Amino acid sequence: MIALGADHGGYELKEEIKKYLMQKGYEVKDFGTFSEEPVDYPDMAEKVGEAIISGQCDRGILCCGTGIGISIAANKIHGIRAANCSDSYSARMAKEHNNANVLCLGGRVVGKGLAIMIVEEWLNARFQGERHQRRIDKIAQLEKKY
Ligand SMILES: O=C[C@H](O)[C@H](O)[C@H](O)COP(=O)(O)O
Repeated sequence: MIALGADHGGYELKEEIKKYLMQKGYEVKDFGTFSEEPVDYPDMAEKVGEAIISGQCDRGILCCGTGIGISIAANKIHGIRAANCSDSYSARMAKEHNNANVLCLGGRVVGKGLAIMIVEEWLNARFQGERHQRRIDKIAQLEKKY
């Protein structure tokens, strides 16, 4: 199950991504927002992060205007590794090397076509483990320490 969330700056892109994912047969849970009415992106980052940490969803996609604010907010939740990507290479690496469980996109940065390519790349990539797992373990240690 893929958790989706966006603020007003990412709403339109989130809707496009949702449509694409549903067409492809993915199960999605949409945590809003559901209009272009201004909202605060940390609220959706929290809902999506909580859904992943609780096991309700196994990964998530978050959109705001730039992808920056919502990724910063999501990364405050222990266990969330959110990657803000504007290109497909980074999206693949975010999974292969960083095992990112949340992909962030900027609705005011990337167009629909590129965004879908980025989403596909991230969904189809596989975490490569080994040395990358050691580094992710160190990230988890940082969460415990600070
Ligand atoms: O990082 C933050 C996001 O890009 C927000 O979507 C953005 O700051 C919202 O800006 P505004 O309230 O001016 O629409």
